[in-house]
Amino acid sequence: MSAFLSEATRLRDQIVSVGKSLFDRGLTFGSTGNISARLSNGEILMTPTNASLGSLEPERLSRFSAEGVHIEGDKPTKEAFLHQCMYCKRTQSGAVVHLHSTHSVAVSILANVDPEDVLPPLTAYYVMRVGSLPLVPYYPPGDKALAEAVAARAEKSHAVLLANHGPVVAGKTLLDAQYATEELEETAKLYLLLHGHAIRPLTPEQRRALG
Ligand SMILES: O=C(CO)COP(=O)(O)O
Ligand SMILES: [Zn+2]
Repeated sequence: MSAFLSEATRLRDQIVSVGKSLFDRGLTFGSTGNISARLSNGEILMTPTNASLGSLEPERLSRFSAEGVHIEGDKPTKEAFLHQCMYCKRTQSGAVVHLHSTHSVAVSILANVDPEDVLPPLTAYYVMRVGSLPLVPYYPPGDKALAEAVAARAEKSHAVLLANHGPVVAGKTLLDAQYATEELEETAKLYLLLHGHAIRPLTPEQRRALG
């Protein structure tokens, strides 16, 4: 029991510090975005609804039982079901980050992108941390159908882009999910910067060589 307590305390503190870091660097704003982390006993900690990621409080985070019932803390994010869907499909994932990061959102609004894989493999780190990025059709925030549409793609990809909304990224650890979300945002920015230029993405062989 005490091992779980200290793991929970550590994860609570980490959610708060990752949230503040993302918020302070403008990767999300207002009360947008949400973060969750799964404990080894299957319980899930989530950020509360309408909370700024810049000023989270560890003891107010929402706690879900391994069976998916809200058992402690403030009212959870309206995307709680979406986070749960990610964990269901990605049994090895320990954390999920969802942001409204500006360049990723901009790309999520572009017409004529490949819905199977929105961004080209511009850099090695994008390939290593994100890989492929399916586009999830638009549904309102918090809609159950949004979570189900994410679940349908989550088995194949740990990162998805919600149309006209933003990214959802799972990782083995919270830092993995954070770094992948940041890599996605920077790659979206590069993609927009390169608009109108002839580009030379990584070749399929270069991509394969990264594993
Ligand atoms: O990003 C959000 C919805 O998609 C923010 O919602 P919450 O404040 O309920 O977490
Ligand atoms: Zn959102």
